[in-house]
Amino acid sequence: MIEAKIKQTLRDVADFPKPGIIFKDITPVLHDPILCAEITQALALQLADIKIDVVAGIESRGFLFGLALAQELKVPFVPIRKAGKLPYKTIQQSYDLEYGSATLEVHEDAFKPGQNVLIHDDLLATGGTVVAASKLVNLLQANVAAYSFLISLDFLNGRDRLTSFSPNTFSLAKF
Ligand SMILES: O=P(O)(O)OC[C@H]1O[C@H](OP(=O)(O)OP(=O)(O)O)[C@H](O)[C@@H]1O
Ligand SMILES: Nc1ncnc2[nH]cnc12
Repeated sequence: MIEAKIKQTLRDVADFPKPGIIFKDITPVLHDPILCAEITQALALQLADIKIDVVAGIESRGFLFGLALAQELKVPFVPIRKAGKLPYKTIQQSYDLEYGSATLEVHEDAFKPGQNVLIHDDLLATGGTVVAASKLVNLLQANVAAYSFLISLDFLNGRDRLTSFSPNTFSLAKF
């Protein structure tokens, strides 16, 4: 089962990047090409009944499986990046996450009005990051069709913050 495989392969690192945080390190997962292929297929399978026009992945770990998922679904990929990285005209949104704060940006022509956007990231913690990404999607008059994650830290209740944007939140490994 994919959930057990991901949980067995992940590495917990205590007190990174701040004391008290148990960091879920996905680099051992990336080291296993068969598991990576299984993850990409499992992410796509969860979304089989949902209309998706574009996958948006969040810098940086959301890029790793985000592009693979877009390829699997045969739809375009849009990078949502940390401030100051995108070269063309952008819109911005600031947010707090489990261990800090940051600003996300997307190109102002990244989504067309009415498009159905799947937001992908490696991990859902407090939900601050994907709420900011969702606001960017809505600012460009597109819809959040669903969220997909490899991992969710459900004890932090990030899912509750997402229901006002989309009822569809999927994760492969729940803690
Ligand atoms: O649900 P939240 O509390 O918002 O936290 C989740 C976010 O935190 C991590 O990203 P980070 O900002 O550490 O960036 P990285 O992907 O570049 O490592 C992770 O990849 C998610 O994007
Ligand atoms: N505990 C955690 N491990 C890895 N990435 C994270 N992003 C936010 N919280 C995290």
